[in-house]
Amino acid sequence: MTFGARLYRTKQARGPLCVGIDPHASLLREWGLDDNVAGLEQFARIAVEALAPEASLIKPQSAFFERFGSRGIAVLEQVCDDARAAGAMVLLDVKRGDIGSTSQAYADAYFGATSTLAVDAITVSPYLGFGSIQPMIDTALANNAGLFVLAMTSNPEGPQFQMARTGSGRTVAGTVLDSLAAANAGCVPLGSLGAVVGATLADTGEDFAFNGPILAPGVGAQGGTPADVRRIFGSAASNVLPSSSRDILRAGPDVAALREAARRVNGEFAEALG
Ligand SMILES: O=c1ccn([C@@H]2O[C@H](COP(=O)(O)O)[C@@H](O)[C@H]2O)c(=O)[nH]1
Repeated sequence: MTFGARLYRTKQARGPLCVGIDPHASLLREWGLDDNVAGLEQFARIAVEALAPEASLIKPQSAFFERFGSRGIAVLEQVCDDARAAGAMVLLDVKRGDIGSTSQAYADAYFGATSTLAVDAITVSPYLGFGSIQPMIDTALANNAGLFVLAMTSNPEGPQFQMARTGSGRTVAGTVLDSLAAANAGCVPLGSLGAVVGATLADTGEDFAFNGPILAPGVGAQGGTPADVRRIFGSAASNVLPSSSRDILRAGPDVAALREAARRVNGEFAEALG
């Protein structure tokens, strides 16, 4: 089954929430853990135990694991395996993007038959040109995996580039959405190529009907609310996966409290997005 179809089905069963696993040094301290590999391992184990049976998508942020070198990557591999075993789909937030030949190596790292870090999807940057991510698109689709392509990010610096106008008058981000619409055309119930669009944005004037999933980071700690997501995405709101990391993780390290926080946010968004 394609990534888009699996995500559609999982979202119907579990609700729209994506929970980020971002082991910030400050969160490790708040959880009473040391900022070292043992602390990282304990944090990750508790987060996965609490959240992976609950959320549709688990989104580990690679940077917080890379911080600890190869031993951190080993913990990340375990997170991905354990979260998938608990029924969640795993989106690795690594924001990959490079020239085409290097993009192929990234694709092999996450979707290849011999990958030790196999995931359901990764985040990618199209800002070396949309065509540069084609090897990642081809390899993801061939392996029933997916991509979430940065379009309009949640950080305040994003619009300077992403909302700039091209020669045709279209925004740069709008051209990303157009390329996704072309690639997802005809896919039922949903294409496997998603977009990243922040839940923090002012009105964009964009149409998000590109027949793919929309990851909306920026919920909670960055200020995005269910009302914002409804306002930003309009009739495409049913394809949105709101993503929250710190706001939910702050409920830890108690497993029941973490799970309850995720349930509450999931319920709020399910009600708002329909
Ligand atoms: O536009 C984007 C793309 C990715 N992110 C990532 O999502 C989480 C947000 O964490 P919070 O604690 O919920 O703020 C983090 O890993 C970012 O790198 C994003 O925020 N915006």
